[in-house]
Amino acid sequence: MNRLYYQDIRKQLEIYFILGSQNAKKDPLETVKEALEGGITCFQFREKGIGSLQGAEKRELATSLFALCQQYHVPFIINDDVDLAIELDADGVHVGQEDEDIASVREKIGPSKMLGVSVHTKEELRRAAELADYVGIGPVFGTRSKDDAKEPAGTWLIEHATKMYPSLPKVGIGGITPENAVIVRNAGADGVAVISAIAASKDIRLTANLFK
Ligand SMILES: Cc1ncc(COP(=O)(O)OP(=O)(O)O)c(N)n1
Ligand SMILES: Cc1ncsc1CCOP(=O)(O)O
Ligand SMILES: [Mg+2]
Repeated sequence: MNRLYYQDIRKQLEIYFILGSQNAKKDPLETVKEALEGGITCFQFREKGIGSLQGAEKRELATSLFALCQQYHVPFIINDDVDLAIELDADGVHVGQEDEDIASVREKIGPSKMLGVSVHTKEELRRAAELADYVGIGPVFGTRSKDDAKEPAGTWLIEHATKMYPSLPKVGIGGITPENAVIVRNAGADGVAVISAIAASKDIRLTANLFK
């Protein structure tokens, strides 16, 4: 994607909500609708892990969530599943280091779709900076939302990325709440990526809004 758009991407990353049906405490569509009303600026469909939907059920939920995000003009990103992102013409894909190679993903989705990449080391960051539209850095704090999450790493790589790749959009992820989000933003992150603090909240609208 053309780097001229990076200013827009930065704004879109401010409150980046991630959800799959396995994380939702109630109807995922209602959960995401309330989060959109609360002001989330980006959404990632991450249908993954125990209890997650597969096949046609997964596609149907993705289709409904995409339509909902479009109503609020919020980008709809699909986690891991590049083929589904292409099939639905989603706004982008997020992949990690254990997923499909980023050069191959970029080739498949083309230059105009958003490509997000998870990074944990300086070398992963260096490579992602060549091809990604944004990077996800974490876990910053401890998380219970990802079975194979690495140890909490704090903000050192966000600070390094801010210094070495100032134009590369970046979000922190992992254990982020409205209370600690300021630590992540102060390290230089353009936004925060959040699952449980929003998904498990009793007042999703309010909690999403508190990240502002
Ligand atoms: C915004 C954002 N950052 C990081 C991740 C983690 O991606 P990955 O390491 O591929 O792990 P899974 O989410 O696929 O389990 C993310 N999804 N989003
Ligand atoms: C997908 C992912 N990648 C690194 S931590 C994480 C989970 C973040 O979820 P939570 O906001 O509930 O800690
Ligand atoms: Mg992944």
